[in-house]
Amino acid sequence: MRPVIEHRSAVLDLVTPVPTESRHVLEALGDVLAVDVVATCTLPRWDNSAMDGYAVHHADTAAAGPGTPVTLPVVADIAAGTSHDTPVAPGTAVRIMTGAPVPAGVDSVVPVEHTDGGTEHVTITTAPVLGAHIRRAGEDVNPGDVVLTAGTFLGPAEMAAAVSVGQSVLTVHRRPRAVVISTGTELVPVGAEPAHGQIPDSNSVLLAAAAHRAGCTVVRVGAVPDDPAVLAAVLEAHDGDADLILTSGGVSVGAYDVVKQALADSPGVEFVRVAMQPGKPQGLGRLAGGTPVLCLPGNPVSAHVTFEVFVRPAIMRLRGARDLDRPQVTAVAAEHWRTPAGRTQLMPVTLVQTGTRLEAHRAVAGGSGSHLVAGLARAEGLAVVPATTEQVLPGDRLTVMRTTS
Ligand SMILES: Nc1nc2c(c(=O)[nH]1)N[C@H]1C(S)=C(S)[C@@H](COP(=O)(O)OP(=O)(O)OC[C@H]3O[C@@H](n4cnc5c(N)ncnc54)[C@H](O)[C@@H]3O)O[C@H]1N2
Ligand code: MOO
Repeated sequence: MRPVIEHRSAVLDLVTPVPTESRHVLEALGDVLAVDVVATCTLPRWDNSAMDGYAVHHADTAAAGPGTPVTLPVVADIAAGTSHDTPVAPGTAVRIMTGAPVPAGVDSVVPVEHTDGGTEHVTITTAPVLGAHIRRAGEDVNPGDVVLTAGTFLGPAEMAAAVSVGQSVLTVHRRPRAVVISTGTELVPVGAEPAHGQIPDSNSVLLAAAAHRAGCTVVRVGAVPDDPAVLAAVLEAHDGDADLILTSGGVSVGAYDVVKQALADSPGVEFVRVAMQPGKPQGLGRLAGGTPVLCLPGNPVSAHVTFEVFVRPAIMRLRGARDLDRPQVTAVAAEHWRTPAGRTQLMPVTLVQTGTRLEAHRAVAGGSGSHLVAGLARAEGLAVVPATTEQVLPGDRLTVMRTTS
């Protein structure tokens, strides 16, 4: 059996980042930046006041105190959005608002609370420290500084940073196109009443939603029956068009394992057994037209787990993201369970914070079965138990991949 890490590399080797395009920053939330954002200006753009108050020459006010007030004439009033372009002479002050440019000459700002708030003359009762309350040009960014690096997800703060340095059109990777196909003659479409022996096709819903959440544009084909010719035709229809095709089911050793049968003559596709539980049977490769295909097992927990461990990182690579992996936390096992020898176990868990202790509980009490689809909905993460471990004991430290966003 192939180790998880080795299979992950083989999956990642199938994909490269999708092409880039220009996107207005207002449309770019959640996109991945493809080119660094480099500043051509300073931030702050100019020295500006951090307080509503009075800009002064420090030397004029150094002696100010409650018993020794200093009064200066106010020669200008600078609101944010305006500027005062002539140097301020010694022995005078300007009223200034937060964010307004500090004019030449003055070197300190006295907050209005330390004055009488006058508009013709101002009386200052507390001496400022030299340079007080001035936000200096370039304190944040200088021309040539890399503000955002390629591979970064554009969230609210990243969008604000780009706008602040004057970049309103960004180069991002377009969204990858994923096609999701589930297989199995037992499957009925969403909303249809299953007869005995039939079940709703939950995997195409799960995988389409997961791919969408990971940033793909998704075509959910739905369920294809266990007929290799039908499946081969569906695969061919999307080959060359999609960036990634996902199938579920039909990859183990059953008599009707349709994915294996449909791809049996595809030289670019192989079926392997990965040393993990759940998720052992996996298919991967390229279709004749070059489209990467990942064939996941049909058990719903297996489909979920292997989406998280293999497919999501591949989607992140397609998207050009720098970080391919989910955040991981360390949690303490709250209970005992057995794990299969020689296979990495990925146990769906809920996480409970008790004081400083983060506890991992199995999402389904007593269960690690790959059919426990409803229990999966409770899971907040997957505890990764190494292949060398045979049982988890209460109090054991576990690495947990968080899967809830
Ligand atoms: N003799 C063996 N049998 C099985 C082995 C094995 O090594 N030897 N491996 C088991 C493991 S592990 C897994 S995982 C499954 C994988 O099987 P397939 O990928 O071929 O999946 P199916 O047989 O098509 O389905 C398995 C299971 O999942 C249900 N299913 C399938 N598709 C969906 C869907 N779209 N929505 C909801 N549920 C779905 C299906 O009804 C089955 O119950 O094989 C084991 N067997
Ligand atoms: O590997 Mo299967 O995915 O254990 O249920």
